[in-house]
Amino acid sequence: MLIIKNLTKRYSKNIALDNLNLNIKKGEIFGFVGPNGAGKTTTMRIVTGLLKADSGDVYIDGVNASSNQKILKSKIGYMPDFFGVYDNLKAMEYMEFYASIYGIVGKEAKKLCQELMDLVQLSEKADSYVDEMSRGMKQRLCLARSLVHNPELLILDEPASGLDPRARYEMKEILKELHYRGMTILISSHILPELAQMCSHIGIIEKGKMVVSGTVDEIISARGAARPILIKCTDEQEKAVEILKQNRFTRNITIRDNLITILFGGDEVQEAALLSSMIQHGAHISSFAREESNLETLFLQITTQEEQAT
Ligand SMILES: Nc1ncnc2c1ncn2[C@@H]1O[C@H](COP(=O)(O)OP(=O)(O)OP(=O)(O)O)[C@@H](O)[C@H]1O
Repeated sequence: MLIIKNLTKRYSKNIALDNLNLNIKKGEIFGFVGPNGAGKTTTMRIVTGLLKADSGDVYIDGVNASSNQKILKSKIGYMPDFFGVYDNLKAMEYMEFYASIYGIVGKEAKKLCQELMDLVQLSEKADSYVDEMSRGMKQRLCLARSLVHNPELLILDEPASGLDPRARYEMKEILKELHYRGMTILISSHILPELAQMCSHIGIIEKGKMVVSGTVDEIISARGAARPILIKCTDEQEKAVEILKQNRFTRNITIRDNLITILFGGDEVQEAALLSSMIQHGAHISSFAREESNLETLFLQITTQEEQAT
């Protein structure tokens, strides 16, 4: 559905996108995650045709988007991170105004806007002025607005930012419903666990490059080897540390109180051998286990590793 090939964009000397590649298949809900300034908004603005790339290509359903802006606009719905709402309009007037931009007017517009307001659970607010609505309601109205032309691909830039937990939950439920109806969705956030709950696929972007992408399980297993081992000793901690220092698979030994954390490059057999040699050496070990996969730490690990590598 959406293929991005070697996309590069500079703002004077600052490189915002550095040969970025991305592939989203029809029906996927793709979470685009990265720290502030990673290049998410720049990517989305290029895909929607609002910004021009320096080089690289964007294909929507196999059609090169830069040579066919009209098809691009009909297939994509975009909800930007800053929403321009018209405060002196009522919610339904606002929706009908957007429908009219796409040539949908009269009864047809009323019916469509009513359906979309139902979808985003704002029917009761149809006659409310936009400036009287909460931030969460305005976000949902913006989402409804981006759906008026029945796009195939929905692009959402940080749709949950600034929302309280309840409003975030409501937004998530609406997106799940759209996904269930078959819509392809690209959604950005700088919070990985939030996206992981609802996305079929995740791509992590750092400094304009795609660092890793795939299903959440694929990302976790690809990076699983980086999960540290946590070792607790009741006493004789130095004896454990002596052995750890000699072990060729052990890196980055850190000690805090009675907890030793190591990165271990060996397999399970080598892991078991390490444990038994520490015990034989007289270390009193009460626990020895790989840290549970935690998406937040994984995200920090992936982005920090890239930082260290550059
Ligand atoms: N109009 C602009 N002029 C100059 N530099 C810009 C402009 N827009 C973005 N940048 C820079 O390009 C880089 C990527 O920015 P972008 O807004 O795409 O990141 P982002 O991942 O969306 O960040 P955030 O999560 O903070 O919204 C950043 O270094 C940013 O400072």
